[in-house]
Amino acid sequence: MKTLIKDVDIVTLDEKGTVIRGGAIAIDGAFLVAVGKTPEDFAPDTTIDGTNHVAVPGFFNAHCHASMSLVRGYAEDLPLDRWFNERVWVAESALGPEEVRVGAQLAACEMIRSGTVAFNDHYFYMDHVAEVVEASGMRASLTWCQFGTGKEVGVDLEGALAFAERWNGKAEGRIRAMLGPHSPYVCPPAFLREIAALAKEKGLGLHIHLAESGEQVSRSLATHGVTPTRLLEDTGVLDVPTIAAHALYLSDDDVAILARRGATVAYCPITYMKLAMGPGDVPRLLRAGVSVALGTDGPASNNDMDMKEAVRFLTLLQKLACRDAEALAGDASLRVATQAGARAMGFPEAGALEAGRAADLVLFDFDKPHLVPRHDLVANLVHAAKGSDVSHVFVAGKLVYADGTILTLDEEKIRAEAERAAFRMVSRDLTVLRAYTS
Ligand SMILES: CSC[C@H]1O[C@@H](n2cnc3c(O)ncnc32)[C@H](O)[C@@H]1O
Ligand SMILES: [Zn+2]
Repeated sequence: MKTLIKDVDIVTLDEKGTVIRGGAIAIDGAFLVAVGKTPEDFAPDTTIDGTNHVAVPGFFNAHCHASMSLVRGYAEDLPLDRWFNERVWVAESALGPEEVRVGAQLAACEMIRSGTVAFNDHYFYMDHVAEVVEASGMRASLTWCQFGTGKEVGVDLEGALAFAERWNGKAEGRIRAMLGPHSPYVCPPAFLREIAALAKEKGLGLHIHLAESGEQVSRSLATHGVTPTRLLEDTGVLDVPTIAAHALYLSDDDVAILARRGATVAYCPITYMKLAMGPGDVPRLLRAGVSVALGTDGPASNNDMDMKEAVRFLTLLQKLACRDAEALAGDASLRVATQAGARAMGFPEAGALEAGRAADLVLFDFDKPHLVPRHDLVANLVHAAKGSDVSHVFVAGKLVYADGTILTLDEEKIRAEAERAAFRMVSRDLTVLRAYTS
């Protein structure tokens, strides 16, 4: 299938940061064959008029729990520990495989509509999530979360590995799989050692939560004599490509470890503001050579999965926290939201619009009052555009969203099923709560 997008403005995010006005994008199969001028002998099957539209690489959501969309709005105005103990873990005790499937479908609809082409998911019953990814046309990197305490949900480590081996490279290569220890504060060190050794042996990466609060760091120092980041290094976790979600509380030594070991930090600004966790310091990480990608986290702490909104919050939060208006200047946060995530999730061919790269791209409809004038397309994208301005989404060359319609999933049916599944979950949760209080 060959597609031509003509007369479109293009924010390429190539090495030079090239911006093209009124150019063309030629797609052949899953790849871009030209960006800028149409090749002379290119005979497209479909042509899209890109007038008043801006093309940009699709977003890679580097940390989320898609199925937690069913918990959206159910754990409000609480700090991290109470958010977990009093609401999220209670609600999740009523989540089964069917809820995980519907929750992932709902999240996929939301992500596609707002320009996300891929997500890095950490949850349970992951075969159901993988099936949703396959059907949706998206890319994903998937891990079956492991607590390592003998009280697993769904599967033990052997099962999580079997899941990874079942799905890695599936869906025409759109799915990658990793192993997912929950965190160094939940998983005992012996388990971290075991899962890291297994990941190394099988050539898999790891996805883990890290250093979300100062208290987690103090407890790690008291219990293990080292910071959580040093514990990951000591147990071999950082011997394999690792995506560490959050990593907000880091010593200089921790930052140096993450840089030296090539780990990626998945930064989720909306969770940090909502649960009052603190802003971290993204420029400090980037200066030290740590790769930083962007995530929404789960919809129980965000409450949406709109990466465009996360791009703006990332930029504004870091400018404020660093008291530096030049922090994350220009297209820096767009790169964090696209190519850094693509690399970390195992899709290095995506994340920039250049001939030879993956055809993972999004068109924003700029024919809107809040996107006029067009002095600076990048600034309009970072600060003014909304996820709802996305008009078209291509993943691996396939059009999955056009002008308000998701072409791969039945959104209306999914919304109705999600409402029912969430209601079931809440009813069961009330039973659980009654049992707790009687
Ligand atoms: C990794 S999903 C499994 C487990 O983790 C909980 N969870 C969701 N978001 C976070 C987070 O940012 N830090 C730590 N734990 C998280 C989720 O509710 C599930 O129970
Ligand atoms: Zn998380």
